[in-house]
Amino acid sequence: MSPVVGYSLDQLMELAGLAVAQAIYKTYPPESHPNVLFLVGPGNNGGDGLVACRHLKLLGYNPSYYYPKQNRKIPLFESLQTQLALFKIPEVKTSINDDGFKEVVLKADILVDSIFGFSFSPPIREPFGSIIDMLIRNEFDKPIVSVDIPSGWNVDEGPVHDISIQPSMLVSLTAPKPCSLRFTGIHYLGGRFISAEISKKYDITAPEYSGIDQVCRIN
Ligand SMILES: NC(=O)C1=CN([C@@H]2O[C@H](COP(=O)(O)OP(=O)(O)OC[C@H]3O[C@@H](n4cnc5c(N)ncnc54)[C@H](O)[C@@H]3O)[C@@H](O)[C@H]2O)[C@H](O)CC1
Ligand SMILES: [K+]
Repeated sequence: MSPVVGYSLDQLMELAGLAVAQAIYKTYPPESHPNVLFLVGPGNNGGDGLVACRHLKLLGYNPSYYYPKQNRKIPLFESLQTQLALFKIPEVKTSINDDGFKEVVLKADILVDSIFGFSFSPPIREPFGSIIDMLIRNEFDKPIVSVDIPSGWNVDEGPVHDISIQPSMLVSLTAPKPCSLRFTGIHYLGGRFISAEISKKYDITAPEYSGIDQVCRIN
């Protein structure tokens, strides 16, 4: 997408993460939901989560992040982590398989699923299987916010397995993916960066963003 619309990945990821942060603010404000735990995957969906995590700190939340497979080879990801460290945003070091992880989840008011986006292909490898199982069980009944696609869903078909993550809110990026037709919760679209000409050329239905909003509620 980026060479076509003229943006670098860094730019798109920054706008994606900002949109996710705004959607969270609108639905779960910091006064009622201050503690946000980001579950971060190994690819760009995870990168969107790292950006959103930084923005939430600036918006008055206490975010933290669990990032078990870190991308150390790409400077963008290294920079994102450096920024989180400079903002003193804690990284959760307790493993998903440790008993202590329950405590980490219990303390959170929101769980953000930025594990996989449109490049996921089954079967799920560890530790992401355990993380997704934890989200499916959602033992403490926390709101779950999925970034772009509920992790593990098929991008076209949606929840293909009997048991799948059922987030309370989805923030689709650039355009809703076909699987989002199977989603019935709070649905925002974010990624306000496409010109009218590009929307027309690629047959993307541009939403009516209002004022300075980076997100638009579509359901
Ligand atoms: N172009 C855009 O519109 C933008 C989208 N953004 C976000 O990026 C994701 C898609 O990112 P991508 O890196 O292509 O893929 P994912 O993050 O979905 O996952 C790739 C990552 O996951 C690993 N993986 C895949 N399958 C498995 C599995 N079964 N088990 C374990 N691990 C798996 C794979 O090896 C990779 O490491 C999109 O959804 C948006 O959220 C951009 O941020 C902005 C531009
Ligand atoms: K996701």
